[in-house]
Parts: sequence; C-alpha cells; structure tokens
Amino acid sequence: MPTIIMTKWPVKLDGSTRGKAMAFLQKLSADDTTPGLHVEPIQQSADSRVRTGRVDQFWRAVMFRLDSDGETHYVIHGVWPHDDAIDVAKRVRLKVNPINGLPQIEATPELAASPDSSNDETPPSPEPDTKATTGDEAPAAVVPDQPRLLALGRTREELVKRLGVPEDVADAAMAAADDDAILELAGQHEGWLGIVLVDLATGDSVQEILEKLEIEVSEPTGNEDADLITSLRQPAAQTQFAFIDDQDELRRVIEAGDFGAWRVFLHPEQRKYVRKTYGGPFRLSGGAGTGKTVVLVHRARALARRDPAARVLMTTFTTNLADGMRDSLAQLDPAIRLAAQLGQPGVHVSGIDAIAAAVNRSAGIHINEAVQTVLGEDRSAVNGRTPGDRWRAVLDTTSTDLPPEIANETFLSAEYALIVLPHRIHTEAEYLRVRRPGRGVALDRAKRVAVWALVAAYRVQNRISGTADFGEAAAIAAAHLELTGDAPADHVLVDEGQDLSPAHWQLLRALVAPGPDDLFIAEDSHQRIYGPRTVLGRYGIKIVGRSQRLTLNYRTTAQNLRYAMTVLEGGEYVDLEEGAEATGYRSARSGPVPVVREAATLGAELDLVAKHTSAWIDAGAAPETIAVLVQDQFQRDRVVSALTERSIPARAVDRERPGSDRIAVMTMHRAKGMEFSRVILTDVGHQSAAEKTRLAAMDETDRADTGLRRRSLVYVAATRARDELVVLQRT
Ligand SMILES: Nc1ncnc2c1ncn2[C@@H]1O[C@H](COP(=O)(O)OP(=O)(O)OP(=O)(O)O)[C@@H](O)[C@H]1O
Repeated sequence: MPTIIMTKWPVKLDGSTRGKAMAFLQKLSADDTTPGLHVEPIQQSADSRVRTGRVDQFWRAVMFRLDSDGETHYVIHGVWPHDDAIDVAKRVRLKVNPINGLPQIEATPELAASPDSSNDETPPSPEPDTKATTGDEAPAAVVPDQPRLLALGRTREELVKRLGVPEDVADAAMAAADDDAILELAGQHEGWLGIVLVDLATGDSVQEILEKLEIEVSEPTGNEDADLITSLRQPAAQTQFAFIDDQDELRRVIEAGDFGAWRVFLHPEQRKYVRKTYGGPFRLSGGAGTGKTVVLVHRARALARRDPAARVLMTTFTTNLADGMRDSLAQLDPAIRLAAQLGQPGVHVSGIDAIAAAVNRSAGIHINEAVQTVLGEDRSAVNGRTPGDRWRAVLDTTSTDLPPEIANETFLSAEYALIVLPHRIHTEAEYLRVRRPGRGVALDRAKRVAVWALVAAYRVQNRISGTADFGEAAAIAAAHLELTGDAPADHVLVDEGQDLSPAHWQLLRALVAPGPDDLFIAEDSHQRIYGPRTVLGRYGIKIVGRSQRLTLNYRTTAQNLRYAMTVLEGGEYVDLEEGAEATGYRSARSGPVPVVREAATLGAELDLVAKHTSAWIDAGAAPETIAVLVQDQFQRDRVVSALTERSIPARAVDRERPGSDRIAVMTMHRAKGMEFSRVILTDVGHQSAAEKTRLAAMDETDRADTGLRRRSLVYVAATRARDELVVLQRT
C-alpha cells in the first residue's frame, strides 16, 4: 500500500471538491493501480516522478511518486482544474536542497505563478506603518535608509550558501525594505522557507536559525528517491509535509483545513518538546499564541501512546481551559483513551481545583489527618467552598490596628496563599518565626501578631461554615497525597502555569513521583491575570536548566502582536524561576493595523461596538468568529443588550462554550486561551471609582503587581484576535 505524504494544499478547495479529493486519496493509499484513478506520468515533465491523477471530470491531482526499498510514496502537491494541472505537472520538480538537505518543490521559470502561490490565498498587504491607528488619519510611511536584512548585517551569500534560500527568494528578501515586507514574502512560502524568512526578519543569526530548524545534511546515497524520503522526514520538513499513517488521519487533515494545521504540521521546536524525555520537571515558556497548548496536547498523546497503561494528567487553572484542552485532544486523536477519573490509565484532563476536590472527596473522613497537617484543625468537612469575599467579611467584623495597606483583601489573601498555607502554619508562634521572601511589606512583631489575629478569624469563619478556600483545598489534597504516599499520576502536564498558587504547586508535586517526564509546565508570565507571582523552586519543583522558550506566534498577526507588546512595555515581568521574562516574539502572519478609538461615554462606546461588529457582519464575517471582550459581567450584559437592541446577534458567554451564529461577548478573563478572527476590546484604560479606592489603599508592591496584572489582562485580550483588532479606550 502506498504511503501518502500530504502538503498543506487541500484547504484552499471548496467543500465538494475536498470530498472528491479525499475519496481519490483514500483509493490511492489503498491501491494506486485502482482503475479510474488514472495515475499517469506526464510527457516532457521537468521531473520524471510527477504523476497526475483523476479526482473527477474537471479536477486533477498533481503528485510525485517516490520508490524506495520496495515501497511507494506519493507526495501530494495539489489539485487543479485539468489544464492547469497538466501545466503545473510539466514544470514542477521535487528536490533535496543541496545546502540544508530539506525538500523543496520548485517550478521552472516559465510558470507565471509559483506552485506555492498558485495554491495560496493572496496575503493581505501590510499597512504602511506598524503603529496602531485611530482609524481616522493615515499614518506617515517611514522610509528606511537601508533594506532591513542589509541593516542587520545579513548577506545574500549567507542566505543562499548557508541557509539554502533559493536565489530568487534571497534577492527579494535582501531587497525588502522592512520587517513587514519580509513577513509578506514569508507568507508566500510554506514550510521551512517561510520560517527561515520570519526568523531573518526578527534578527536571528544564521547559526540560531540553523539550530532551531535542527538541520542535518546527509551525504547523497546515489538513490535519489531514498534521499528525498530521508529529506521529507527531517523535522523542519514536517512543517510542510506530513506522512499520513491511516485513512482517518487523512480525512482529518483534509477536513480540518487551516484550523487543523496544528495537528499535523508542527514546528521542529514544537516537535522536539513533544517527543523528548526530560530527567525531571521541564518548563516551556512562550508568548500568547506560540503553541504552548498545542505542544501539551501532542505531548499528552505521545506519552499515552508510548505507554498505554500510563496515567497522564493534563491540568490548568480553570475548568473552561481544561474543557478546551480535552476537546483539542479528541480532535487530535479521536481514538485516544480519555480517563474519566484521576488515577486511571489514559489521559485525564481536569482543572486544578477540580483535581484537589476529587482527591479530598475520595479520601472521605481520612482527610482529617491532612487538614490537621495544613490547618492544625480537627475536621473532615472541606468540600464546601469559602465565598470569595470572606476576607472582606473578616475585615468588617474584626477590629485591627493595622494600617490600610496591610488591612486589605489583596494583602491578606496574598499573605495567606504565599506564606501561611504553603508553610502549613498553625499558630501565631509559627507565624512569628516564618521567613517571608518576596513579600514587599516588612512586618515587625506587632504587625505579625495583628495579621495573625485576622488569619485566625478567617480560619474560624471557615471552620464554622465547614468550607475551605481553593488554596486550602489544594494544600490539603497535597498533604493527603504526601501522607498516603499515593501519587495518582505518572506524567503531569500543566498549562497556564503562571496563574497557579503555591498550594497548587504543592499539589502538582504530590500528584506525581519525582522522576523522568514527571512534570511538564507551560507558562507565560506576561499572561498572569489571577494571583500573585510564585517561584517554583520554593515548592519542590526543581527545573535546573530544563527550560525553553517558544517564540513563533501562530495566532496573531504581526500588527496585532506589536500592539499587544506595547501594552506590556515598561512593566517588569518575572518568570516562575525568577528570571526576567523575555519578549521578542515573532509572527508569520500579516494583517491590518489595529484600530484604536476613544469613547467619552458608555453610550458612545456601545455605538462603536455596534458600528464595528455590524460592518464586519455586513462584509460577510460569521458572527461566531467575532468577540467583544469586556472588563466585567455588568459591562458584558450591557454590550449584549445594546447589540440585541440593534438586531445584531450576540450572546453573553459565561461558563458554557460559545455557541454558533452569534457574536460572543465575554469578560477578558473568560477569553483566556481562546481565539477569534475579529476582536473588540472595551473599556481599555478605564478605572472605576471603586477600583481607584482599592488601589489607593494598597501597599506600593501590591499596587505595582496589580498594575502588571491589569496590563497582562489587556495583553491576553488583545492576543485573542487572529486577524482584526479594535481597541476602545474610555476617557
Ligand atoms: N505548528 C502549528 N501550525 C499551525 N498552527 C499552529 C501550530 N502551532 C500552534 N498553532 C495555532 O496557533 C494558535 C495558538 O496555539 P496555542 O493555543 O497552542 O498557543 P498558546 O501558546 O497556548 O497560546 P495562549 O498562551 O495565548 O493560550 C492556535 O490556533 C493553534 O492552532
């Protein structure tokens, strides 16, 4: 049976032609001599391996046939109307790039359009300026003194002789005026060539580019087909060519189109993090949209395939995000064994707090020993959840001499989560002795006594109501697993690590025994929007050099990414290992510059939301590809009412998944981990009177951290947009 090697082409076909192409390829992979397929060579073709095949009366497939070791492979180049297919088939050639050993499809010069571009949609032309526009004035074009690559010190020689960039592409790249022009060129080339051009635009050295692509050039063996197959198997080749294992996979690749590309065409770096075995905890950082979740999902499958009896746990901060990961896992591999419960073989996907609750529930009354360890209390009822405003209630009902910058919910909840809980402090005496690294406010003895009085009051109220807060529940679950010595997982994969609390990390450490591939953590400290910053090493998770970064953004256009990065400018972000968080993300996609508008009143803002959303829908956008992201639930409901009144279909999205046929309106927090084609952000930069009062009462360190989280929220929200972004600022 021939092996099918797909390229990214079929997405550009309409649904019915895709169906026919699918039927053709299924038959081809079963038996290429099947009558009716008409797999035929073309006379006077540039490459003797070229074949055409009959998809239907009108359409023909163009492919390359490779024979090696008694096996036949077909590299599927594309599907064209009959005459075009013959023309393409005569001119294309599949070869191994002599410099980098990667596969390359090239066409003889007479062909007007290159085979790549004849399959591509024309990328949108970049705007002349990179700055966000207000939508009113045309930004002035900046004319650089020198073409970008020349200014970076690159030479044509390096591009051609070291990287293997084809000469015509190297000429175009060296002549490109600026980043946007290089990115536009990159958009015209799939696979390794597109990636090399993006990396060049970002200023990477030739050596860095070669290392990232994991290029290994082998000596030609004399058997050209065998050399081509070796070349097609290179990691960098698999950004464009995919060996299809079975018919189901073939269907998924064809049906999924562009949105399914992540399932098949991994970047060599992503592939490495999916497959590699690590001696202990590993940390993968990377900006929004760099494919961290994609790596986790692929890695979960790889671990489950490697050992079907393994208990693989995937977890993240919220239930919604966990639902998204479970959906992605099922899309990647419908046959994957999903474990309904923690501790069962297969992949179990659940939010971290749900895992804590499951551990505590399954312990029954035996949980009391763990409660004793963490809280110093004798009780076994911990499954009720403490209301989020309990610190407020404690402050309202307990008199204290503490100054306002300490006697506030932000300080107390952080002190409790970062110091009291993870150190398992039961008494005032213990609290007086504990070290408080990383906490901004110094506490003398008197202040510690006063803080402890509030902590004790908090604990009394929780005991009376028979509840535990999320941190307590996680800390208790961790203690229970430590006490029983029962680690219910063999591998734990964590997404959104920057949002987890110390007690969560203690729980994660206890869920899996230390050893190879125990913990794999994805994080982006720029996206920390929930709690205070934590440091992994303090909770028994030793990364020791096992940390890497992804930098290529697959989701967001370069223009939207630049806007999102400006939101973070000047903020000091620190990662889970106390290193300064790097920036410098790159995007291979190009699109319009974000529109930034000011609205003086709520009414004016709602009018602008209606104006932009209806313009998009009138231009043919499906409503469910649009999202309006707001600060809170009140604003969300106001936006939904305003749109509905104007007959624009909109729906408030809370815990459930967004539905079809309507614009999704949700809080910026809820939008974490999601993506939409077009996004409007509202109320950016606006501070309510209540928020100003809250900030004024805070200590300087807490205020600075709250400021970082506010920026991060806008960064998270702005990076949800794949294509178009509108930012509404309230003055
Ligand atoms: N190799 C790839 N090929 C094509 N698309 C990809 C690839 N890797 C990731 N993507 C796409 O990029 C987008 C972002 O991926 P993903 O959600 O994994 O990023 P992330 O780093 O987890 O983002 P965030 O931190 O914002 O949640 C998704 O649409 C995903 O399908």
